[in-house]
Amino acid sequence: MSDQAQNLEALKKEAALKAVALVQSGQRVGLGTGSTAKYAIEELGRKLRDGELSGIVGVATSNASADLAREVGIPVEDLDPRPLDIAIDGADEIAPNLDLIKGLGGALLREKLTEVQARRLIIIADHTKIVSRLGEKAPLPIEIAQFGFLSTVERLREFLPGGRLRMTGASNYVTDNGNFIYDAQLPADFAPAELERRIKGTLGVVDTGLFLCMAERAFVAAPDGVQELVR
Ligand SMILES: O=C[C@H](O)[C@H](O)[C@H](O)COP(=O)(O)O
Repeated sequence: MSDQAQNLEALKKEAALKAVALVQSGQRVGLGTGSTAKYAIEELGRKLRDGELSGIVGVATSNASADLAREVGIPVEDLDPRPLDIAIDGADEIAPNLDLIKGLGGALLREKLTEVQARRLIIIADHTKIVSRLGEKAPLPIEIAQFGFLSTVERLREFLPGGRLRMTGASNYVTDNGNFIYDAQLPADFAPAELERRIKGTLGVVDTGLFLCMAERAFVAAPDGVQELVR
């Protein structure tokens, strides 16, 4: 790993530790997905093992996070209608008002289903995820049903041209829910809530990686320290 990549990993971990410091014993915790959320899950496991926390239950946003949580000793339960006390997750882009793009790791649907039930959604990231407007650096992942996916992609391309179906090698990428993902290029100027409505109203779409008005705060780590951003 290059020095630069190593530094970025250290920053992600720093942000994760700040977020995990907010978790209290007995809480039901939404466990995010991705390379930053991984540090939070590991730290929660460490705190349980070292007796700094007890009675934590994790609700995982992907099979990978569920596996990791069990590995580090966090009891994992399925999502049910009860609220979660807190959820901790990474993001692909963070706008100034803490609206987010998520889902480059493919977990957007389970993340949204879980995090919408969290009393507090805490985002952890390194400074490269900060943008002045959503879509500046990352595509917007849109989860779509496999059945009729080419027709769904065509419907999406009518107002979001230039995107592409996500691939893993020569095959379509398949989410934990058995769906495909269309990575859309966002226009330079758009109203996020309106776009979200339009995409969700497109036949064949399951959900989008736009997480609007959901995050309470973000810990964003940069070389000169961790910044806490509050919505
Ligand atoms: O589907 C993946 C999730 O939305 C991740 O939280 C997001 O992609 C950020 O992942 P990472 O921390 O690896 O950059």
